[in-house]
Parts: sequence; structure tokens; C-alpha cells
Amino acid sequence: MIRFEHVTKSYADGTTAVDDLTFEVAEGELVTLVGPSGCGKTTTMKMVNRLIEPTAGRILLDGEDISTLDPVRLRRRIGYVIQQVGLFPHKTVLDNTATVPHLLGRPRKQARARAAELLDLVGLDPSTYGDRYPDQLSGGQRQRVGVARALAADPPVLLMDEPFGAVDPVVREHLQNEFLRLQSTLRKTVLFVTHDIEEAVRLGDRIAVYGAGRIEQFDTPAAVLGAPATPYAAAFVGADRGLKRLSVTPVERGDLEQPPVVRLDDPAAQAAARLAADGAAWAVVLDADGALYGWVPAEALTGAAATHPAEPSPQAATVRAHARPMDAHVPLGAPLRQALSTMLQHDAGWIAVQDGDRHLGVLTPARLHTALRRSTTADAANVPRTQVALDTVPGPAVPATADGHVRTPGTVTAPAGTPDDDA
Ligand SMILES: Nc1ncnc2c1ncn2[C@@H]1O[C@H](COP(=O)(O)OP(=O)(O)OP(=O)(O)O)[C@@H](O)[C@H]1O
Repeated sequence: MIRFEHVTKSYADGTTAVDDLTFEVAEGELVTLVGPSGCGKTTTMKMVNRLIEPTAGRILLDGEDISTLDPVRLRRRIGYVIQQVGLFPHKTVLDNTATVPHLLGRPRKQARARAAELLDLVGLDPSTYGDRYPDQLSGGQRQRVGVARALAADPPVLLMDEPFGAVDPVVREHLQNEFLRLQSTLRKTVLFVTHDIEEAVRLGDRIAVYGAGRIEQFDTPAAVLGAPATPYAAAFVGADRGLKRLSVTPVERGDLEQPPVVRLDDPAAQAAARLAADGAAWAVVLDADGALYGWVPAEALTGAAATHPAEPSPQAATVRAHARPMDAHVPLGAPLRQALSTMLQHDAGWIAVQDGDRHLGVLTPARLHTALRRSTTADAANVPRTQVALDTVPGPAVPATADGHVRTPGTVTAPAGTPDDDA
């Protein structure tokens, strides 16, 4: 969709703002450009809408060399959101948003109706905010109007230059989440400039990590965090990149343990026998509909069976009498960070993982750690996570064993009885 081919921008004073950039942004993809101040992010972006002209190389939009296109027409295909927003102070929020459709020839009434829809889309009730002026809004609300205005002409491409840079961290996270929600339905092709690696990781399908005028690494957030391509990229993403990876690594089926599952209304003695046969210390308890109820320890069940050897009372005879409620669960595919946070919030040693209402298995802290380690190696070697077997012998990672597995160094194995290898 957007393709940079050997693009360089030098200024007369000898500054080279960007040097020989080549990369591509696919249709519907959100690419974050991240790097320290002055590394050339804004220059890269402004060359796409021709606010800056490259000194060498070319930029293609949908296969067309943009230097051959009329800049005004080009900009109609490109929404632009900047930190200072640039709203017209003397126009209402509704009129600010309606400006571009109106300029593009839509009748005023239609343009305003479309503007109201867009304000709604970005979370501003047009009946409350439409008639206000920009100085009657909070910083976060102004940013939302900026996004609504950029979307007004329904451009396929959005350029966003630190759009959430000027608001406090809480509002910022809120705006990021809302923007992700919007993007999941709108699927615009987006170039998003930020100097904040957390923001880059959270929003980007892929991240371009900039050094001085050059891209040091261009890859998915998980790969950038798991396997920084250069020492510079490693320093930029930070020493806590392992923790950051929790946010971009999903819970997969192969990560789960499978303790026995019993139902609330199962006879206690039958459940106890089941646990004994499996050598399990506890079981997950589901209700009659298959939804998570909690768990039951083996001792409670065997105690129950022993207390009522001859004729157990109906209540004590079922798992229900001994089960302990535990409501910690996450959906399959949730980020490991959400899983860890849920574990901590419920003070739980495991959490259930579900597909809709269906119980799939449980995630333990040890399994979570294993998942994180495996995913790092999998991304570095570009193989599925299930093909990674963790090694107990410290040593350098080597590319694949005869069984097709990639071994990674380390000293931790999965807990006994929980095979490390799901392939
Ligand atoms: N008109 C100009 N003349 C000379 N140098 C310039 C000019 N405009 C920008 N530069 C330089 O080009 C380099 C890249 O600037 P750019 O604005 O792209 O950086 P950036 O990564 O967006 O920085 P920031 O995060 O601070 O906005 C900087 O060193 C800047 O000083």
C-alpha cells in the first residue's frame, strides 16, 4: 500500500534526516515508527503526504509514485492527525469535523450529519459536544476530535504524529484502546509516530525502530521485544523487554495443563477415584452447563468418601459439598499479561482458559513462564511456538534438532507430569 524505496532526505545544511529507507506498509496495517527525538520519524511521515519532498528515492502509494500525483488530491486520500490537533478555534466541534467533507463538495447538511456520526464513533456524544468550541474541551477530547476530523473524508491512509502525546498517561491509554477498537473495524493503513516504545508495542502490527535516520529493525512487536536485531534496538526497547513481551504474547492451547475435570453433581467417591487414578492432587470443577465453578482438592473428596463409607448423605456425596469457588479465567488468545494479572488479582495458583464458555485447560505460573520463554525462541527462529522444546542445559540456542525442535538455553523445566513438548 505504502512503499518506501531507498528514500533519503538531506537538508542544505548537511543534515541527513533519513537515509536510504526501504520498507513497506501493507493495506490495513498499522505500523508504528518509534525512536528518540530527531531520528527522522516525522520526516518519514511528512514525505508521504508531500509536506516534505525526498532528496532521493521514491514513495509509492498503491503502486503510484506520489511525486507524480497532485499534492492536494494526494492529501485527500490521507488523513493526518498531529499532537497539537490544529482545530479551528472559532469553529464548533461539529463544524471542525465537517470541514473536510464540506470542502470535498458534500452539501453542508450531509457533511454535518457525517461529522456527527464520526464524533459518535470516537466516543464524543455530538449532542453534548457538537456545539462546543475547541477551548471548551479537555486535551483528550480535542485529540478525539482530531481523529474524527482525519477520518471525515474516509481516507484509506492515516498519518498520525504523536497524536496522544500531549495527554496524561491514563487518558492516553484510554485513547489508545479506543483507537485500537476503531482500527479493528476501519482497517486503515496507518503510519503512527511515537517516541514511546510502550505505545509502539501496544498499537503496532509492526514496529519500525529508528536509529539516527535509519531503521534498525522492522518487525512485529513480539519479535522486536524477543529478539532485538541490533544492540541499539535492544537498548531502545529496554532491559525489561521480557515483561513487555507479556503484553504481546497470547495464551495458546499448547501452554495449558490438563488437571482432571469433574462436575459439581458427580458423586464424590467417583471423583475421588478419578483423581486417584490420575495421581492428581486437585480437579477443576465445572457446573452442569460446563461453566467454570472452581476446584476441589483430592483430600476433601477422599475425606468425604471415608466419612460416609456406608451410606453417604446426598449432599456430601457429590462434589458440590466439597468444591471451592474460583472464578479466575481468561479467553484463549488473551495476552499473557492479562493472564498474570488475573492470577494476581484472584490470588490464584492457576487460572482457567476458555473458548467462549468452554473449558480448555488451566494456565499455571510455571506454564506462563514456559510460554514466554518458548515464544521468544520461536520468534527468533521464526517457527511455531509448539516446535520449541526448552532445554535444561545452559548454552547457546542452536537452530533445530533432528526432531525439528529448536532448543533454547536455560535451567528451568516444566513441572513434572506436564510434558514440555506439545508437538
Ligand atoms: N528544515 C530543516 N533543516 C535542517 N534540518 C532539519 C530540518 N527539519 C528537520 N531537520 C532535522 O532532521 C532530523 C529529523 O527530524 P524529525 O523531525 O524527522 O525527527 P523526529 O524523529 O520526528 O523527532 P521528534 O521525535 O523530536 O519529533 C533532525 O535532526 C532535525 O533537526
